[in-house]
Amino acid sequence: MSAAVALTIAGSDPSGGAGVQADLKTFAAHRVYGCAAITALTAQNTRGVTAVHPVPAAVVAGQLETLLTDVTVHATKIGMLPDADVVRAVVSVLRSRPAGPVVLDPVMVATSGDRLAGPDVVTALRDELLPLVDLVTPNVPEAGVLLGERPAEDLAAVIRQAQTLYGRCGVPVLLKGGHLDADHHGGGPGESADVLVDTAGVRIVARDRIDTPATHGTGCTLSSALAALASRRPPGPVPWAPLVEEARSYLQEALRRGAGLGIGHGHGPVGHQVYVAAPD
Ligand SMILES: Nc1ncnc2c1ncn2[C@@H]1O[C@H](COP(=O)(O)OP(=O)(O)OP(=O)(O)O)[C@@H](O)[C@H]1O
Ligand SMILES: Cc1ncc(COP(=O)(O)O)c(N)n1
Repeated sequence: MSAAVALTIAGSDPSGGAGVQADLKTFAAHRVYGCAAITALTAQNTRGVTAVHPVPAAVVAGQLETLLTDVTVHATKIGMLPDADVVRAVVSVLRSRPAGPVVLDPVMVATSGDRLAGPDVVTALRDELLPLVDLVTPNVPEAGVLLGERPAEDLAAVIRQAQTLYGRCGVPVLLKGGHLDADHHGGGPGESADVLVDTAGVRIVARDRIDTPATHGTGCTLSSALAALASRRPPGPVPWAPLVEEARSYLQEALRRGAGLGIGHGHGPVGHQVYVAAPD
């Protein structure tokens, strides 16, 4: 039997906390073989992003075509897509080549507040890419942008927006609540609550909020953990709820570990090297 293979289609973060670097470390921690197609080079550290250089769309398509004509990929995570041409290149490859269940993290703005995608990305991502994926994982501001609404301010609004987005696109939605104010997010005292909406209904997945500035790349890490776990499953529809529980438990340990790593002087990375049990 061959190894489980997960693919990330994402940007490079030289500081290693987010993007392709975080995704490959997360795949390895889940004992999954990782492949990567790069969509953008960024210059960034734990304090911010100083430059974004999109990879030409034809080069993104070329990376994916060459990979997928040879390697069988069991699940895919999509992260930073810097412009609409790159979104369309990914759409065109996904329409013609199987890449397993696809988790889309609609990255728009870094933790530091710097923009990672142009305004043209939103329409292409929402109208062309979203219908092709198996799970979308916006944070609170990204869900607001995708819906054309103000960002949610409490858990009730997060639930409503997750249901609205699911109703509009028909794709399972995991709306991440990490940006909600810990004091009045409504998920329980001191919790960080995410909301999953799919055919099974609404499920709140909460964990204790860890008091740490080291949160750079939490969204990347969660979505790549989900792709890694999906790649280890038999073919067929993915029941997302147990995978979200498992991915959040992994992220929780990575957040705990990151708090002590002391990397950089801004929002440090999580500690990805928390090895999960090998599959049976
Ligand atoms: N301090 C924390 N303690 C525990 N979990 C957290 C904390 N901060 C964020 N999370 C969790 O991390 C995941 C990512 O959440 P968030 O809403 O911050 O997404 P994001 O903005 O895409 O992440 P990023 O920081 O990479 O931009 C979610 O599961 C969220 O609940
Ligand atoms: C290449 C790349 N992809 C994604 C993010 C988002 O991660 P964060 O919001 O934690 O900075 C990032 N900073 N860089």
